[in-house]
Amino acid sequence: MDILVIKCGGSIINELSEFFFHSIKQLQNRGYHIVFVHGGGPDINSMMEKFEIEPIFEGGLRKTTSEVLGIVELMLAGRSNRSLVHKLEAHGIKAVGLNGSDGGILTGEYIDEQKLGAVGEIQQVNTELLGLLLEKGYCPVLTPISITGAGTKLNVNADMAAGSVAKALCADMCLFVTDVKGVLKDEQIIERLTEAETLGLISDGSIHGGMIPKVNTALSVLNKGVGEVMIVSGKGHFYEAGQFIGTKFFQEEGVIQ
Ligand SMILES: Nc1ncnc2c1ncn2[C@@H]1O[C@H](COP(=O)(O)OP(=O)(O)O)[C@@H](O)[C@H]1O
Ligand SMILES: CC(=O)N[C@@H](CCC(=O)OP(=O)(O)O)C(=O)O
Repeated sequence: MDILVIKCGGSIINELSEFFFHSIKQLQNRGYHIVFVHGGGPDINSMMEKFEIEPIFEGGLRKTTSEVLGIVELMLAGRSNRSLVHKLEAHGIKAVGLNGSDGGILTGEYIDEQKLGAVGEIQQVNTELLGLLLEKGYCPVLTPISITGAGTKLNVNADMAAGSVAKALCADMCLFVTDVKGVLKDEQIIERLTEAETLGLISDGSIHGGMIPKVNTALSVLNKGVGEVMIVSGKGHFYEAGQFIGTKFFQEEGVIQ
């Protein structure tokens, strides 16, 4: 089975274009089975504002008290997930929305409870349920919320959750859909990036903010059983005439994977 994992960023989830859904349909017609993992950072921030709680990020990860975790789950499972599933269904794409913690799909552990609160990293992905849905032609749509062995929910960065799902499924491809065309330098898209080049762009500040967890995850899934990794835009076509449009990552210069 050709599997594609698509991470849909919170930056774009409420503004996905008709071209985006057209690209998805084309990929399904080409035989890809698709798993979605989504974020929802901006929606979480606006709800926190309503509760008058200031968002705090450490290294790109949201400090998650139990009160914040309630808001994170409310927005990811109750809003972002519902909205993405609804839009997919409206475009004729069969989709089933799930909290990542449902059925133990995403099990995780605390990263640093003292510093970050209920923020986790994925330890294991239960691929059985995902496989059943894919076989029947449904696209699973997952929030990045995971659960510990003891049954505690954890907030996981959605880029990292998508990378873990792609690795566990040995996906043919992992795509990070965001609000820019790919990794940019001087406003120009960089179409191919090696690991060394990417690390250079982080250290010179060309890659910053929310792009950092995305490129780090992209590099971490390369050569871990995932065929191809790209960052693409949800604003236009990201797949047209058999070609993907965006930034593609390579392990080493000159090596075509
Ligand atoms: N070199 C770069 N190229 C493109 N975008 C970058 C770069 N460095 C930082 N960014 C920022 O990263 C943002 C995408 O990350 P983020 O907002 O976290 O998206 P998402 O919600 O899709 O995960 C872009 O909108 C841009 O502001
Ligand atoms: C631990 C952590 O930071 N979790 C993220 C989960 C959502 C996310 O990653 O959404 P984006 O894709 O929009 O960034 C958060 O609370 O914002």
